[in-house]
Amino acid sequence: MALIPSGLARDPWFLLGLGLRGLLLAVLVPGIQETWFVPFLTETMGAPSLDPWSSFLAHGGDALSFPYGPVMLAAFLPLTLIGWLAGLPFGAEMALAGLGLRLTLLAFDVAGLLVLRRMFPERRALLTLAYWLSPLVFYVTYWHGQLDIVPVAIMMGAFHQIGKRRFRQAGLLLALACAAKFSMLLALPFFGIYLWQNKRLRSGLKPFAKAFGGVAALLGLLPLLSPGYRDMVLETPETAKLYWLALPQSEGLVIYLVPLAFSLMLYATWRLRRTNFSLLLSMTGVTFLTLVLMTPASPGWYLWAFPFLVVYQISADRAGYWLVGLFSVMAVPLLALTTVGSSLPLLGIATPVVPEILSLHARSVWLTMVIAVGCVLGIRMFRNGIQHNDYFRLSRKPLAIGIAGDSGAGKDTLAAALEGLFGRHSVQHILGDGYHKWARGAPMWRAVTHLNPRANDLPRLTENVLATLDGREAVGQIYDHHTGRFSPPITLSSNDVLVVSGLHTLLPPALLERLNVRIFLETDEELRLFWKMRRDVAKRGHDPAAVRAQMARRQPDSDAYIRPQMANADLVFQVAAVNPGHLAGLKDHPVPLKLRVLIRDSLYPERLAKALIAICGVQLDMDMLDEGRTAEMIIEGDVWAEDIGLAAANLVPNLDELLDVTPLWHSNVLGVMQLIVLMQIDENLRRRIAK
Ligand SMILES: Nc1ncnc2c1ncn2[C@@H]1O[C@H](COP(=O)(O)OP(=O)(O)OP(=O)(O)O)[C@@H](O)[C@H]1O
Ligand SMILES: O=C(CO)[C@H](O)[C@H](O)COP(=O)(O)O
Repeated sequence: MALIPSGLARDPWFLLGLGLRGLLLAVLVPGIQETWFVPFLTETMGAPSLDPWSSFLAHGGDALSFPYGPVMLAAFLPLTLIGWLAGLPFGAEMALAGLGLRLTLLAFDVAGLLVLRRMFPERRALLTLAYWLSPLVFYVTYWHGQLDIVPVAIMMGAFHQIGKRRFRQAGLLLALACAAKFSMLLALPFFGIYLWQNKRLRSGLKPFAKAFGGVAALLGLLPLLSPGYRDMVLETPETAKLYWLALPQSEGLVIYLVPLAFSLMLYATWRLRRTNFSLLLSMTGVTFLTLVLMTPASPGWYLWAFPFLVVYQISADRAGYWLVGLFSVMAVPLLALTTVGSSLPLLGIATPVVPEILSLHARSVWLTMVIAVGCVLGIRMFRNGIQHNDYFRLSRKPLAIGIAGDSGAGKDTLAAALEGLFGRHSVQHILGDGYHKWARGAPMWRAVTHLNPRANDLPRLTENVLATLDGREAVGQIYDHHTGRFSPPITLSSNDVLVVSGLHTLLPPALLERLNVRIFLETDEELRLFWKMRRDVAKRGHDPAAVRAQMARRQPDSDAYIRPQMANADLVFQVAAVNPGHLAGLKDHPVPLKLRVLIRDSLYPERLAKALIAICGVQLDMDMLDEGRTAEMIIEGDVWAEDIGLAAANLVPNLDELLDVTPLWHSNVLGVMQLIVLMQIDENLRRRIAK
């Protein structure tokens, strides 16, 4: 019991499943183990050889006895050998070797449960019911006696490791699973796509491939030198089942439907552009399930899909939960009507022949029903995987963030900070200044200011934003603040995240409607003047007096056109200097800031406030305004960028998958703003799922 966590060892459902298993493995002797697996293993122990497959065949063994590679041999030998040796003095070596084999199955069965529990720690109770008490495992492993639980448990170990970003271990375990049973190779391309598509994980591809390649070459390819291995493992009649379902074509040619379905599954996964861990599990699971549904699958094949069905079962809604249960309950009688079971030597009962209780027609109807339930399950798993794939939602439908505010309020600074979060390659930034109607010095600027919507081509800005959101390219231009001229036309492409920053971003209704996150920056006037002066004089070469005069001249338009946009925002950031009186003395030094935030119609403010206080150590006052619709937070205090990152990881559990680069967190107020925008995005994505 030392290997079993104490919580599990006290779980009555686990103990029930364990007791049942113990009973079954003590009293049942599955026919296929007695005919095939045990003779092969005992022959190997009796006449050890470096090439047990050829040696077994040379001694007249049945080629169907052990269609498995060296990993399976290594897995089963220890306990089988102990049983065999213990039984020798009493002439019970075959019986006890068989018991050793079944104890090995139990060990891997427990390992499968433990891996799943580690992968889904928050669903442990449900897992014990869904996995440990499933009739499918009882039937396939303990009554029919298949060995597939071994490669399946190892493969799940590989999934667990990749989820933990342990690439080498994942490659090693997957290679072991494949060397145990070649069919596990079907999972390999999904691992490859997952690692390739996620830029953040791409560096893991090399260690994964190296570990996989090394172990697979040693344990999967080297044995191919043995003619016996080739006969027993490669030419097993099981492989032919993959080509069993075929559509006749002309001149005797056929289209093999299982390989076709497999290729389409790979293509579908590839087309999603980015796959998160949950989708990786769904797509691999649907592929294994498809194999079961489209072939005259051996009972062991059901086990390949089984852990994925369990993962779906514990994360789906009630209907999904019962559907997996129904599939298992329906599949078992179907298998029992077509495959052999166990003998009960202690009671003198021989292995029963396959019962012919139902007519062929009735069995076909049953099979059809099992396939129907399986198909519904496959579709639901596919849909569920896609719905929970943050990246899918981002890449299919870009996420649009709009930032508005007066000149010098900090719009482009925030936009750049958001680019640092998502990575430049994932962001298309559209700057409102590129839509001014005239270049600097044009006579029209004497009549209107830049803050007047009519001085900006807002319909074109809106069209360009909508085009990129719909996946089309648009032509834009940049306003160069050094020269006061426009750049030559530039291409604006669609991307995962679209950031639109400008004076009027929250003004045109058609644009407003398509923005997922609407931000208004209302920087304190004194601070804005300070920042604007510092930037316009130093970076844009303006005269200080002219900047001051321009701000005064623009004030009425600011009140008329800029500030009212605040009403359209989900997030309002009001930034001010902690000591406004000290601004002049700061020159180029950073300004200590405080932040007032208004968060409208969102569910996360309380969680956020707790994390900001507990993890980031800020001073925070929170209040609810507008009859509880708006959360107001006043935040002060220095914050390390690392702490913002820590709070983000805490607040957004799937952060790793949402951001495919290592995010560049800022310190202090800008970092807090990044975190709040991220929370807003997270909530927006969750709402998208719920729709
Ligand atoms: N959160 C912040 N923390 C520190 N400095 C900031 C912050 N926001 C803005 N600034 C300072 O203010 C200056 C103006 O900011 P920024 O260029 O982002 O404003 P803007 O709203 O995009 O202005 P405009 O509309 O005139 O282009 C920046 O050069 C930067 O020095
Ligand atoms: O309001 C502004 C930006 O939002 C600027 O004042 C406007 O773009 C004109 O820039 P410049 O003074 O460099 O010609």
